[in-house]
Amino acid sequence: MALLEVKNLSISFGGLRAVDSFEISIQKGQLYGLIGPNGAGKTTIFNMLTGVYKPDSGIIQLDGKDITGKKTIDINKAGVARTFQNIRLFKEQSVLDNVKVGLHNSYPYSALASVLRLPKYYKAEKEMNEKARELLKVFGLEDKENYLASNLPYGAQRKLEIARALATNPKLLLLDEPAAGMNPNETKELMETIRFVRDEFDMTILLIEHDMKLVSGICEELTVLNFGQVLAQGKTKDVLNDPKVITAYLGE
Ligand SMILES: Nc1ncnc2c1ncn2[C@@H]1O[C@H](COP(=O)(O)OP(=O)(O)OP(=O)(O)O)[C@@H](O)[C@H]1O
Repeated sequence: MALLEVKNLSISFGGLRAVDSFEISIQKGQLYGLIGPNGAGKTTIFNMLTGVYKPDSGIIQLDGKDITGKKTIDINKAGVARTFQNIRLFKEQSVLDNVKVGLHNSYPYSALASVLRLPKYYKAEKEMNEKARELLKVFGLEDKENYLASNLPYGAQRKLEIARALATNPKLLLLDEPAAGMNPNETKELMETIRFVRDEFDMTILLIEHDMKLVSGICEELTVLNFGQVLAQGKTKDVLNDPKVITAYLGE
């Protein structure tokens, strides 16, 4: 059974059919790329997968469970986490606190426990700090835990956003243009990080990306979207050599 199974997914904005009968099937542990020209509908698909937009039609199944049209928070609890095209960190909070935000689903304590500083609160806080530090270590950010997120270099902010997404303990990680704004060295390091996350966390990853070096370097399979429709789908090498793809996208 596929970890993510999407069938016949469509959405229109006014007269524009932004996504038309989209289908994808992603196996557990796969590193999968979603590519296509600007405005093809890629982020709109992420927004439907994460409950930001309700699709007009179609079915989204995660690990056999129907998550179509559910609220973002419930989809996150079901196991979908994402990062954004424009980094969305809590910029005036510490690096450690940014990761801890992602952990709150797993360590619930009541507001009362927090206000009264009950033992439950201290226990949860201690465990969250440990877990957050473990995650920061994975991304080489362990000595920056007290920095304000806004003071990290750009590449490190991207890593922190991935760490925060992983803190929610997802089954599926969606990365929206993770290499956007990065220099070639940062992109190279990011590719290694993404591969590492997949291997270390046994994670399934779907990423949107324009950087073809990254796409061909780490994605095992690709879906190419054009004007809201699937243009090609399959093994990365086959897709990138498909004349349709070269004409419509890569050759532009
Ligand atoms: N909330 C909305 N209201 C109206 N139109 C929208 C909305 N969201 C997206 N669209 C339109 O849907 C189409 C697909 O946009 P989308 O952002 O998904 O493309 P994309 O493939 O992610 O592009 P890019 O690579 O530039 O990020 C575009 O024509 C866009 O203007």
